[in-house]
Amino acid sequence: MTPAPKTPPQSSDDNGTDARIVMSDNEIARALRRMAHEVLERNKGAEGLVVLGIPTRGVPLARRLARTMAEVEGADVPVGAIDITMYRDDLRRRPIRPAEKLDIPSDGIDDKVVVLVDDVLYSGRTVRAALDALADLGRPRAVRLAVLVDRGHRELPVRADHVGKNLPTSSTERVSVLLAERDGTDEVRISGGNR
Ligand SMILES: O=P(O)(O)OC[C@H]1O[C@H](OP(=O)(O)OP(=O)(O)O)[C@H](O)[C@@H]1O
Ligand SMILES: O=c1cc[nH]c(=O)[nH]1
Repeated sequence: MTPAPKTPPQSSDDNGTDARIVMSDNEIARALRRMAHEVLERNKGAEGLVVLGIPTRGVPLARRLARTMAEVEGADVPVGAIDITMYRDDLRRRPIRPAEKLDIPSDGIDDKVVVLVDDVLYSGRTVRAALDALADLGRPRAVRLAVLVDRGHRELPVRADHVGKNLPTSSTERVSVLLAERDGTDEVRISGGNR
């Protein structure tokens, strides 16, 4: 008997349209573990690292990455969040959101290796804003970028150093990262477009 064709798991996104799950909870966990090891490998350990999440979902991801690195190294890895609200280049086009909480480790970022963490990398404009926000906070020795999903379509010369998953997308699609800390579940979905 011919086996039934495999269909990808379906779910419904926030707008009620069809969405396809592209990363499960296990895949997210595995990707974050690999990224944590990559960061440690490149930095030759956890010395001097500061992990900063970009709101919204970059923050819980940063905490997970830092926790894994701390477990691997048996040392504290400072973690926090960076507020980019006032640094966005589309401030006039977006509804003003309340400023996010700035939460920088007490040692600051001067001469540290800052690992910026976000859930999705798309145009690169959010990362550009984060780099400007960082520059107002101090002078890191280096800045690295870790993203769970790189979906392409860059509008600025921005490249991630550590990527959980490279996901080819059309520009009309939407990638949604759900995380247990905010959404009650871990999942990456893609929706919209003409697939
Ligand atoms: O590379 P870009 O084109 O800037 O897109 C990526 C950003 O877009 C999303 O954030 P969004 O502004 O939707 O806010 P959110 O994180 O609060 O959902 C995502 O979380 C990234 O931060
Ligand atoms: O698909 C997209 C594009 C920008 N930001 C997201 O979180 N998803």
